[in-house]
Amino acid sequence: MKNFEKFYINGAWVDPLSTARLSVINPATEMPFATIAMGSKADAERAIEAARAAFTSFSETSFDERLALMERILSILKRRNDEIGDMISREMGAPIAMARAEQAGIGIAHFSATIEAMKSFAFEYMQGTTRIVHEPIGVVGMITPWNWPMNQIACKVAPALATGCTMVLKPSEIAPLNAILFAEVLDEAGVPKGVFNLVNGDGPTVGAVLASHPDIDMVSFTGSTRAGISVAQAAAPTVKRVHQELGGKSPNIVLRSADLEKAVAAGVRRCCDNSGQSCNAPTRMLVPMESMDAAIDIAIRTANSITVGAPDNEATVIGPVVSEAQFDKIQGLIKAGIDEGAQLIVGGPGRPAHLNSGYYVRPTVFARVTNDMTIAREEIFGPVLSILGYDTLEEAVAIANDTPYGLAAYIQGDLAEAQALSRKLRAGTVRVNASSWDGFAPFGGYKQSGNGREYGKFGLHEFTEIKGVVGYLDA
Ligand SMILES: NC(=O)c1ccc[n+]([C@@H]2O[C@H](COP(=O)([O-])OP(=O)(O)OC[C@H]3O[C@@H](n4cnc5c(N)ncnc54)[C@H](O)[C@@H]3O)[C@@H](O)[C@H]2O)c1
Repeated sequence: MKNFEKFYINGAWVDPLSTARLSVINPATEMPFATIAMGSKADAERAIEAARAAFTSFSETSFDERLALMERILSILKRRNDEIGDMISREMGAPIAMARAEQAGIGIAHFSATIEAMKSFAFEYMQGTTRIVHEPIGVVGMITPWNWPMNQIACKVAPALATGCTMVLKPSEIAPLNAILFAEVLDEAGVPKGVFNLVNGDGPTVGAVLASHPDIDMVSFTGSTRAGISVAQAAAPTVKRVHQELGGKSPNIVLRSADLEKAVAAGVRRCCDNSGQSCNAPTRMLVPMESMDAAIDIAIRTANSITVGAPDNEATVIGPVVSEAQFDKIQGLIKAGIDEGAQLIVGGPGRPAHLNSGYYVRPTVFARVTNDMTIAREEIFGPVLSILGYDTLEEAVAIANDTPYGLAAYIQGDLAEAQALSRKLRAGTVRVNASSWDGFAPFGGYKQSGNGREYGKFGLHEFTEIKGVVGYLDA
C-alpha cells in the first residue's frame, strides 16, 4: 500500500492538518492500493492563502518567463508520460496502452496547444484610443473529475499558468494520484512557490471552500451537473466567475447519406470508449427508421467485438468502470431500459461471462428507444448505447435537441448536409464523420452542460479579465 498523504502547498510537500484518510481502489481488482489524505477546511484555506500571496508577483511575470515555464513543464510531462498513464490505469481502470497514449498523452497535447495559442493570443491591443488588456483573473479554484483526469487538470492549469493566474487544484478523490505526479512535474519545472497548490479531499469539504472563499476569484469546475449546481450556489455570494463543464447526453445523427456500416460501427465503439465514461460520449444514436434493422445487426456485431478485460492485458479494448457506485448506477439504468420496454439487443445486466470480479460492464445496446425513456434522458456514464429511429431530418433535429444537455453532437454522412445540419444543433461541439480530436477547438456546453469554454485560445480567454484603459492615447 503506497502512501500519498501530503499536499503540495506554497512550493513544498506538507503534512495535512486533517487526520482523515481515504483508500484509492483499483477498479479491476476491487482492492485498495494507496491512501491519500482528505483535506479539511483549514487545509484548503492554507492553500488559498499561498495562492493569494503568490498572485501579485506571478501576475507580473513577463510573457517570455511564462512561456519558458510552460515549455519546461511540457518537456517533463513528456518524460513522465508513461508513469502518469500507468497510474491513471490503476486508479480508474483505463487499458494501459490507451491510458498512456490518450489519458496521459492529452496532458501533453493541452500544454502544447496552449503554448501555441499563447504565442498568437492578443493579450493587449489598441481600439481607437483605448487600450484593451487581458489580465489574469486572479486566484483560481479548480475542481476536477476522475474520468479523463489529466485532460481536465491540464486544460485548466495550462491556460491559468499561461495567463499569470495562481491556483488551488482539488482533483477527484476517486482518481487523485495522477494529480500528485502532475504536481511533481510542476515542482521540477520550477513553478514559483504558491503559484500551483494541490489539496486532496472531497467535494462538500475542500470543493465547497474553493467555491465559496472570497479570496478565490474564479472557480473552474468539471464534473456532474448536480455538483456543478452546488458549486455555483456556493460561489454566488462572492460573485466570482463560475466556469462549469458538466454532463452530456450527446446525439449522433446518422444521415441517409451515410455509409451505415461504418457510421454505426464507429458510433458503437465511440460510445463504449473509456468504458463509456466520457462526458461527450455519443450515447443516443439516431438512425433513419427504415435502417433500424440493419443498424441493429451492425451494432450487435460491433459490441460483441469490443474486448472487455483487465487494464494490463494488451488485448483489452475497455477496462472496468471506475467504482462500485458507478457499476451499480449503470446496472440500475440498464434495468430501467429493460423495464421501460427498450429492445435490449446486446449486452445487458451483470459482468461479462469471463470476468467474475472487478467493476466490468458488458457493452450494451438498446434499440427502438424513444427519447422519453430514462436511458435516453439520463447520463449513464457506462458502455450503454441507445438507438432511436427518425423519419424526417426535422424530427432528428428535434430529438437531438430534446435534452437538458448540450455538450456535443455528432453527424455522420454527406459533408455539405452535415455542415448545414451542424447549425441547427444546440451543442458546444459538433463532430462531423470520423473527425479527430482538436485541442484548439472550443470545448464546453450549451444548456445544462455548463458555461464557458476551454482549450487553446478559448481557455486563455476564460482565465482573464478584460480591462479597458480609456484615454490611453490622446484623442
Ligand atoms: N463537460 C465536461 O468537460 C466534463 C468532462 C468530464 C466529466 N464530466 C462530467 O463529470 C461527471 C463524472 O465525474 P464525477 O463523478 O467525478 O463527478 P462529480 O460531480 O461527482 O465530481 C467532480 C468533482 O467535483 C467534486 N465535488 C463533488 N461535489 C461537490 C460539491 N458539492 N462542491 C464542490 N465540489 C464537489 C468532486 O470531489 C470531484 O472533484 C459526469 O457527469 C461527466 O459528464 C464533464
